[in-house]
Amino acid sequence: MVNKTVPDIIYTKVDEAPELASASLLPIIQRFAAAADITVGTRDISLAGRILSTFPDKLSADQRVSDDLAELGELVKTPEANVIKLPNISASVPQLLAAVSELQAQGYDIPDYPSEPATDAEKDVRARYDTIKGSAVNPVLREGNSDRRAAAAVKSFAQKNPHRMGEWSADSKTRVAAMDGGDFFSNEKSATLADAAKAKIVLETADGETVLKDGLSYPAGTVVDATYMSAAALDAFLAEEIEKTKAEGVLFSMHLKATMMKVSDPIIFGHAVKQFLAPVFEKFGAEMDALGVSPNSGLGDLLERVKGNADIMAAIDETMAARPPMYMVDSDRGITNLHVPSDVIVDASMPALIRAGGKGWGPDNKEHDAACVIPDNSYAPVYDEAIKFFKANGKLNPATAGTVQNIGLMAQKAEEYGSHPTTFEIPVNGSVKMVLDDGTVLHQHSVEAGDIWRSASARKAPIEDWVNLAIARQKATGYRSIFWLDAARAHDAELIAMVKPILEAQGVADKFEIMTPRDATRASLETITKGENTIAITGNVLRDYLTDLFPILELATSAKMLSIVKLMQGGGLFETGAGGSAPKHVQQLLGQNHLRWDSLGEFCALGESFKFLAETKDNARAKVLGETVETATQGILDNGRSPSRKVGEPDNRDSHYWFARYWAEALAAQSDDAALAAEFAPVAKALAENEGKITGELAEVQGTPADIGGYYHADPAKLVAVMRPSATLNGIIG
Ligand SMILES: NC(=O)C1=CN([C@@H]2O[C@H](COP(=O)(O)OP(=O)(O)OC[C@H]3O[C@@H](n4cnc5c(N)ncnc54)[C@H](OP(=O)(O)O)[C@@H]3O)[C@@H](O)[C@H]2O)C=CC1
Ligand SMILES: O=C(O)CCC(=O)C(=O)O
Ligand SMILES: [Mg+2]
Repeated sequence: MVNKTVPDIIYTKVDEAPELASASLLPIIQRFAAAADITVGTRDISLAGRILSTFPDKLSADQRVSDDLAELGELVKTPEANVIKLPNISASVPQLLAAVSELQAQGYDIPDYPSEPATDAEKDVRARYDTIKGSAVNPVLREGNSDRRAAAAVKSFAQKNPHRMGEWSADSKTRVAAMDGGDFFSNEKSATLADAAKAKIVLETADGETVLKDGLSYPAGTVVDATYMSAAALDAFLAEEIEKTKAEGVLFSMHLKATMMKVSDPIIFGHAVKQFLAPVFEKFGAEMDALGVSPNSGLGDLLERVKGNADIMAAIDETMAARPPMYMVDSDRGITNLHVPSDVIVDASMPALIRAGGKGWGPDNKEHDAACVIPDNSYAPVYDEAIKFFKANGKLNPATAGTVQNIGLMAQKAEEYGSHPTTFEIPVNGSVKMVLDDGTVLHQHSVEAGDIWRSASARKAPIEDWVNLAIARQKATGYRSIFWLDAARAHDAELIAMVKPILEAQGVADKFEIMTPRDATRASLETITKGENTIAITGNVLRDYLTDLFPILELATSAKMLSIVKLMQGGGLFETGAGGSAPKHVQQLLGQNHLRWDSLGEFCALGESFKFLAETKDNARAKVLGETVETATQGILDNGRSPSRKVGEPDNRDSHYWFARYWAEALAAQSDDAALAAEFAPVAKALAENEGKITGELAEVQGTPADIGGYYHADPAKLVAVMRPSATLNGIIG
């Protein structure tokens, strides 16, 4: 493949709603940047792009695509990196299957996904697909720690225009259920390696030793954990919670992260499907097996496979009728919580439920209290405490609430989010050992068949960088700064032992508190309720969870977050927002040609990316572009130009028109660069003079279905036609 020259700024090509938005926004960005001789190019990290780049041997020369993720993975390890990263799909198996069949229908001769690979060839195909599955992009690009917060303008807009919040009542029956033993939290062991080491993971059984993983290698100072979730304890817990929920008369809901935790959480999800339908599995287990049912793929896939068998269908109906009502993903279409493993993702689902006053949607299309099952107890206390806080104190008031910012340990696949290659569903009873090359047994657990064992690690350099980033942000803001670490948890105790000496050496220990996640949740909610601000300094999972939880309460959405990853080798990665790819938004576009995706996250990231370019490359024109992007973003907020959720009202495309107009006006008005001012004065004028015509052309297309020629792999020409429907605007942008 030709080696493309690296543009000044890379804008990632992704999937679903953000990719639809890019079709409209990116041409504007490229046009404005070109005026300052700055190149903005794309690299494809979409699910479809990643599938195609994985099977070059199956494609014709003109179908082949380059492996852009691999290229970006190298780039982020250099000081040259300046990447704007939009959210991409972290595919569950059902999503992967759908993308594969769409590509096959488009004429790409890629292989089927082998669900039960038998031959060597099938195993090879499966191994290749497994690299694409789940969260396969973020861990590759995130070679730095995370700094996520609402920009000052965004926070002040939310305070001036508070969104609706559901009411909390003191007698709400909504609660969080987590295991009180046998889970990852309670079985965790952790150690910090004094010296660099190689390691292997073995399973010892009565029949001998099986190597689960070899060739692991850790630098000195790495914190290495091992833990497991007992399948028997999980099943007992789930069975009990299903009964308890039934007795309480609330919705049964299950909140996991089957995307990011792509090995462990689909298995846990499968246990829930099996427990919920336990009588059906007891009676028809063999038949369902023969029909290819895999509980890990969810109820949706299961129903599809058994729908021809009336006996099984009757047993399912009978069981479901005896179960508690389920929390619904889409009650109109009958999609339950257990249909697809990736439909309910804890970081977004729990905050949405909490924002709604502890309510979820039931099968009757009405809101109800819910039992929120989050099996592992490592982070469930955050939601439990938040719910208790709101029951006692009532809903948060976004008009007066302060903010919770986040500094997250993320670099180099830190902690649980890097544990997929070292996570195993144990096949037979035995003992799992993590053995170092000098023979030391670092960790050991007795396990039973079905238990989920995993090892996670965090390296020293990222940990130090994270603490230093926290020190810098505390210094810059003066905010109450809390490390969310639990001294009683094995992993956190190791981190605390590294954090404290750094704080002491820098003479700032008195500026920081260290609290358990539960206590920190309460302290943070108390702080923001008073209108004050705080910084949550957390590990990787809480980084993810909290940067949805607090933004959704404070700003209504995490899409508006500023998300900066200061890469450890000096580059910059600017993530847009903190939320996902909003599949519901695509459905609305396809049905009504209205895109409610808010690109505020992209605007914020773009401003930061230009400013970073200005600093690292001493590029004065990039500075002008960065500052004027900020003015334009402010203009969007001040004048209420964000997209509406309803068809017939201004949408994402209208907001891009306004962004271009405010940006051009700001460029025309500034005096740092006369050439840019002269170039954009007529653009600003044309955009203003044609306002009615452009907004009319944009409005005209709404209300009827839109065809983009594919869900995962749209037809570029059709996509452009849908997302750039104003000939007048296109003419001015050029
Ligand atoms: N960094 C990344 O790459 C991330 C990727 N993901 C991936 O995204 C997919 C969907 O995840 P999911 O958990 O449903 O989360 P989403 O954030 O996509 O959706 C949750 C809800 O948030 C609202 N929302 C999110 N972004 C915007 C936006 N820009 N403008 C307006 N509203 C917004 C929407 O609410 P409403 O419908 O009410 O308008 C949406 O339905 C998954 O494949 C997941 O793996 C998830 C998180 C981060
Ligand atoms: O990579 C993923 O799967 C999701 C990432 C995410 O949710 C986040 O970073 O906030
Ligand atoms: Mg998240």
